[in-house]
Amino acid sequence: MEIISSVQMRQIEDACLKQGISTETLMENAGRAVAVFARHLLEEQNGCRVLILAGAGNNGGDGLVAGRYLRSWGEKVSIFVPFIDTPKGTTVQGCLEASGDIFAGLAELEEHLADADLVIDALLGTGVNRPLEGIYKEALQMTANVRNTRPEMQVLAVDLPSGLNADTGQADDACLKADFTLSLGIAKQGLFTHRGLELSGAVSVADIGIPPELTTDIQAVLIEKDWAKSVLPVRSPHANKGSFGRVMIVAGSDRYIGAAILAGSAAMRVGAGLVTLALPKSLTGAVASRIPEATYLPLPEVSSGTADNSAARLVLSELGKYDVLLIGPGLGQTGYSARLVTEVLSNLPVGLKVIIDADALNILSAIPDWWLEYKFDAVLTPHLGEMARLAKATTEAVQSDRFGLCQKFACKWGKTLILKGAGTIVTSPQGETLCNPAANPVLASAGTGDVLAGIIGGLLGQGVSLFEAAGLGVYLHSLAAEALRSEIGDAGVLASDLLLKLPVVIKGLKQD
Ligand SMILES: NC(=O)C1=CN([C@@H]2O[C@H](COP(=O)(O)OP(=O)(O)OC[C@H]3O[C@@H](n4cnc5c(N)ncnc54)[C@H](O)[C@@H]3O)[C@@H](O)[C@H]2O)[C@H](O)CC1
Ligand SMILES: [K+]
Repeated sequence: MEIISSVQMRQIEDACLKQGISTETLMENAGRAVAVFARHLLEEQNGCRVLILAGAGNNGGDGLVAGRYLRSWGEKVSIFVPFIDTPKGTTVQGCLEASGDIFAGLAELEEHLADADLVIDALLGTGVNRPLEGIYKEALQMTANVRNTRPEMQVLAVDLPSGLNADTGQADDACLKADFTLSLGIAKQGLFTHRGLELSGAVSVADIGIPPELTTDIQAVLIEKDWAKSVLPVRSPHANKGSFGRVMIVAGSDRYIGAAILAGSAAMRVGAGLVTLALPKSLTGAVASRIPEATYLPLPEVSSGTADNSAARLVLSELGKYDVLLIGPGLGQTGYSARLVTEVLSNLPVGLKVIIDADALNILSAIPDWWLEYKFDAVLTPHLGEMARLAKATTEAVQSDRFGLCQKFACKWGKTLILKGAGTIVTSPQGETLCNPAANPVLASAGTGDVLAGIIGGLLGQGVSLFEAAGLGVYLHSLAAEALRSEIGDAGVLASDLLLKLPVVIKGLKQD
């Protein structure tokens, strides 16, 4: 599914106008599609009472057109129109006249909410530009309160839940949670990240007659099963361990021994041929007892668990034999680990695929203009805090524009950037964007990032490109988490529980 920002949507609407497709035509198509969807929902629940909340802009216009159709099909339609005295365009005026039971007061709204089977939320769409207040806010809050007492009453959002920002997924406190969202023409990106995920319900897209040639420039898509299947590495029965890549993982320090275990195991669990763990030599025994299948590059130490300043040279002397380098999980941020990271990244063999994760990201963020020093493309895997440090922004600023910042910095840094969190976003240096429409509390625990980095390393080893490995890695990681959530619950799952689920979800994906 393609996803789009509100600015892009307006550009497409302008291009439609140039082709002679008017906004009124698009609105007519949109309203009809909403009505068809609504009638289907009513049939499913044997209901007939529809209450439409229609705002003053075009989103409200879509709602009014839907009302006209539903009424002509015999449904019982009532429409809350808080702008009733505002002059409107002819389509809207016509719909108002044809719509029957129209009212503007909150007292009547309360009465209609008492027996509505379906609420169509068409108060605000992509045009929301300020906090909700006054009658809009009260109407949405009243609807939400009634829905708490009448869970059988369903809410269908037109284009997006009113009060949700179409671009960022930020939401007003009064935003009405939908059971279904019918997004118009092309799905709006804010539905799939941040709060959009919890507020939008099941999202579908209505064809409103936008000519397909106007949508060819869209660079952002949701990560879906078919895409994931199409980029899964193919495994030949005649393969040997050399066929599936050699992955070097530079990870772990005295305080973070487990990171190397998690990342290394994850790379192997998605099918890497050979994994070598480069870690301070006093840690090798403990880690090897947990992953006997890996090979090891014990690094010389300055003290127990801290690699010394000659470690980078040793790593570099071996790296030529590898396809992939994952650097960062559990390294800590001492001067020694900073030297290890920077020296390795400054002297990489040509053609190596690189993932920079965790502490290596924090080390980079302390270097002014680091991306000018390390010009090669690599997968970067920041969570919110790491992204804020790298982008020199607050975590709130990052969260308030996840798509925008991910796209801006992937381009500026020339890197394949994964911005983790609810609705993880992946962007290539050229601006191609993937979004994983999932939020899972199972992944909000220590060590899950090490697993993701290892998965991506394992996929890169098997020949998947940086961008596709990043997107596929995010998807497999979230499928495994989803499987654990349904088996175990949303608390108490360990990052290491994800590991054995990885081959299972890959197998399931291939069989589907
Ligand atoms: N883009 C398309 O191809 C089509 C879009 N359709 C629908 O149109 C809306 C967007 O319409 P627009 O008129 O631009 O915006 P809204 O209806 O969301 O609202 C704008 C309206 O509301 C005022 N406003 C903004 N914020 C608030 C607030 N917090 N409280 C109260 N009022 C607010 C603002 O000043 C304007 O007056 C899109 O989502 C689709 O549903 C077409 O119908 C089909 C083609
Ligand atoms: K809406």
